[in-house]
Amino acid sequence: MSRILLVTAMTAEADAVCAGMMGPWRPRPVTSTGSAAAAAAGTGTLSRGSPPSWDRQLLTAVRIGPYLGRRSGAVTVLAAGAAGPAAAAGTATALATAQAAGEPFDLVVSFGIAGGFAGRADIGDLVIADALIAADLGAESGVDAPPGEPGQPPAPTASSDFLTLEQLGLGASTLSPREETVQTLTGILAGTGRPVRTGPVLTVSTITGTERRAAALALRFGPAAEAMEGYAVAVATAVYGTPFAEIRAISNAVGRRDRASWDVPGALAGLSAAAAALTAGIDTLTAALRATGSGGPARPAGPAEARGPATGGTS
Ligand SMILES: O=C(O)c1cccc(C(=O)CC[C@H]2O[C@@H](n3cnc4c(=O)[nH]cnc43)[C@H](O)[C@@H]2O)c1
Repeated sequence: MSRILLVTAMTAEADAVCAGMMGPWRPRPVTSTGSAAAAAAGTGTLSRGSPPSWDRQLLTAVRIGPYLGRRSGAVTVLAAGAAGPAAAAGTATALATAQAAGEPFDLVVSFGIAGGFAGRADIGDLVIADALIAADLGAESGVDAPPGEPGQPPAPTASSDFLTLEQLGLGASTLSPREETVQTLTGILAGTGRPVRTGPVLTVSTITGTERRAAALALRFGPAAEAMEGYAVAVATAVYGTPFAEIRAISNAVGRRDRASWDVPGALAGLSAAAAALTAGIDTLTAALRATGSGGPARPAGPAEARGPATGGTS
């Protein structure tokens, strides 16, 4: 059996994912005679005391080192904490624990809510990353205004003011999941009935809060969404040569902080829907992972500027 690790940041995200994995579960209907036929037909009285083992959709609490995860069949859900450092620590711990137990993961998915870039992903959409980009790991290279002359900052351009990890010789700032994995997940998430977008997802340490910064990021990376964990999850996962992916449900637009327009509950419902689709499509996903095999290093992409604009189509 292939094993899948879903890494969320916040407990609310993990709860939403688990709710989706549980699906339309109800306590087992039983009759006084315990007739399986009656149970299958959904008739009879509801029993509160059904043993957990009867239905593989039930979740089991699992220890992942110092973390508590939840598992249903092939899928384990971890809430590792918000932002890159916590995500990397949690993912690395989960992978090491699973490896030591002789049950390594075959796919790790960074799973959570995110901001969507205008024209690329709207609130309520699901986004599958075709590139996981560390958008603010690098060096500033801008020129300060002369002392005493504050002036207007220049308009953002795609290449000014920032040097990437590649440009600094410090490594890859873009990690790309396998195309087959992205394709398979796109097909599976189509079952949610929600718009499913594909494109680069930025990982940032500081949530974007101005239209100016959003425009600069859009110019530089052509992103579909922004969150805080994906690249960190991929870095931890790549150490093990395990395939990775990132799935996001859009809760807000990237740009000016307009709390009134956020829809966190709607995005959490999107995570539930995505988790339900993943559970329903687990055999398809497992078969795809088997066909491509796990192992092998992550695929660092070239500089984002060299990449064409990412696709934004609905599947
Ligand atoms: O206070 C704010 O301006 C703000 C804006 C968006 C999200 C938050 C959060 O506290 C949640 C952070 C959490 O959710 C992911 N997330 C959701 N939207 C974004 C975003 O626009 N930019 C970056 N990350 C976002 C993120 O992965 C965190 O796990 C607060």
